[in-house]
Amino acid sequence: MADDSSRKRKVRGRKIRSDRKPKEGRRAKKELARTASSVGERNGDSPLADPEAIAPDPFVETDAVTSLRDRITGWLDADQPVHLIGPTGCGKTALALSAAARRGRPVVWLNGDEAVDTAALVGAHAGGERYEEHDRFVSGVDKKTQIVRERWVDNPLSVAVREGATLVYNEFSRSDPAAHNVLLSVFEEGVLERPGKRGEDRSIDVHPEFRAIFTSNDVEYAGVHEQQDALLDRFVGVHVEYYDDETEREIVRTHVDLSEDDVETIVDATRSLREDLDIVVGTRAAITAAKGVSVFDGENGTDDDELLTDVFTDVLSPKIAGEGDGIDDLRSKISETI
Ligand SMILES: Nc1ncnc2c1ncn2[C@@H]1O[C@H](COP(=O)(O)OP(=O)(O)OP(=O)(O)O)[C@@H](O)[C@H]1O
Repeated sequence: MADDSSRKRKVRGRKIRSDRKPKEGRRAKKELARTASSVGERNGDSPLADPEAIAPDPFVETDAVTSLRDRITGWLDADQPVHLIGPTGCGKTALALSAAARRGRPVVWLNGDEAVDTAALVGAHAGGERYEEHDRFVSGVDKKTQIVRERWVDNPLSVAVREGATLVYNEFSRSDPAAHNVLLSVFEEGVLERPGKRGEDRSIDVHPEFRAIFTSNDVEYAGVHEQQDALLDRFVGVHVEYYDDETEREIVRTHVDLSEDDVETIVDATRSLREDLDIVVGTRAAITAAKGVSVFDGENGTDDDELLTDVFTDVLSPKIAGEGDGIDDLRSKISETI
């Protein structure tokens, strides 16, 4: 294994771990931040997460990674919403969270899906709040009045624009475009309208520090829900591709405790499969394959072509599940490539 000090690349967090506990602790913390965010959506608690807690860890910072992240933070400084577009598992979410964390502002995390509508973004009435008023003005007489007040619960977008948070809206193209109409006035006029809310505070002025990063899978972005042009017109798009081989190796190394040679073999195989197969083979697949090799490691490690073929078949087969002879085909193509 190469000496750590020989590596030029910067890695935030710990590199290779033999003891997984600290990493799990950090992961749990990050999971907690995300959970807090989604629980907040449901309970009316704050969906704001601490930028430190949401920062991806470990996070590899090679030239390729930092130049992309600088582009994102640069556009955010220029007060432009950024749309990260790229294939599955290429590192969009990690980049978005890292850029958001660097701003040092609270982060609001939102996941796009069919169920996201305007209320899920801005908030809704959450039933009535009942309380009693007692009037004892006349001695010996207690006059009770029951008052029912409507309770409004803000959802993540309202909280983010009011508090000047960085909104990270993951897989935003999975949501119904109609839900995003409220975003137009946010970016155009600096005002968020809260449909359904009555009274003077129906709209919120957008805090000057509010920023937004959107991510989309390139295939879904083109296909599933076409978002309105007026909205996309206000974004800048940063297209993300798979990283160079050195960055991918560094990423795999930080996630899995394996020798340099094994990591190199796995990343090389991943990159060849990406070329040869019709399915998407992302960096996540390389990390999962490395985990598989570290568990099933036979006598010869990654020199064992059969072991590598088995591992990659398991990693990639969910993408072709249920397609007839698909698995056999997949295995033989993987075997040929390896
Ligand atoms: N710079 C990095 N440092 C460390 N790990 C990284 C880095 N970039 C990506 N990864 C890891 O690679 C895997 C894929 O990254 P990520 O989840 O960000 O991809 P994605 O493009 O958002 O995927 P999807 O489209 O499926 O949501 C994750 O396990 C992530 O932790």
